[in-house]
Amino acid sequence: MPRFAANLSMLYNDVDFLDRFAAAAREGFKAVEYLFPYAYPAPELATRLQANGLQQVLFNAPPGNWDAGERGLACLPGREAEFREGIAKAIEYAQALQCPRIHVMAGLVPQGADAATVRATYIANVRYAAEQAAPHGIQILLEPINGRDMPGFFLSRQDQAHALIAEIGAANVKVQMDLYHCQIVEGDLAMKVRQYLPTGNVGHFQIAGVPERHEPDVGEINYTYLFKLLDSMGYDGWIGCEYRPARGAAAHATSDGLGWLKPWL
Ligand SMILES: O=C(O)[C@@H](O)C(=O)CO
Ligand SMILES: [Mg+2]
Repeated sequence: MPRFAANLSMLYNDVDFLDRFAAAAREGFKAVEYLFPYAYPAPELATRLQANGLQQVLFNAPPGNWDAGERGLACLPGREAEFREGIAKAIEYAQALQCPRIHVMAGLVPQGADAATVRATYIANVRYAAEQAAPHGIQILLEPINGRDMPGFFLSRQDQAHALIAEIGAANVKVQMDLYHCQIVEGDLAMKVRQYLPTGNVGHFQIAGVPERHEPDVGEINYTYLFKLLDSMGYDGWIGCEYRPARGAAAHATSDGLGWLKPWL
């Protein structure tokens, strides 16, 4: 049976970040994920998790200067020292939050950069992150992201991610298969799940409706079919609910849109 994690970066935006833990738990979630923990001391976040009986299942490594438009450092030649500092910080947080997965965002390909150098930088950086994370039992996740939301993002396709994993050659590197991005870039979702889940290299799923990135029951994807497929294939990992409620940050917008989840809790 798929298990669902509330993405606190997108859900419950009608309350302050630290209050989103309790809001998710009240709704029956047993796990949370979010983009970045770094604005808060790890013990504060750990307290929120514990007080609400929640597991932290995923967060992202520092992405560079997010406000300036950066979306990860892994593929950026010349930024290796900063990348390594970010990995150390992410592992520290992961240990404090007992979080078994860190998403390492690939980054935007620098204009005019040599493609082979960018790829080699990415592989070396992810390999480094994997080596650092492995002794702590932490997985490093790579997420293909669609180019409409993030133009120029280095990693956009599932086959690209799986080929890179084969080349990186570390057992703790997995794909974060976000079905929202996958539908936009390549479609054929059920066949992609059938192809990649049995490889053992999918470490996490995320979902949202397409194209608006609202609730999974809004839009062109039949998630009921896909959840049953995942169930029939024995997937018992986490599925991150990474969508923007259709009613935005209005009071109770997340709760009002959670009807789709009830049969799966
Ligand atoms: O899909 C996404 O946007 C996220 O999972 C992420 O980590 C980067 O924004
Ligand atoms: Mg995602």
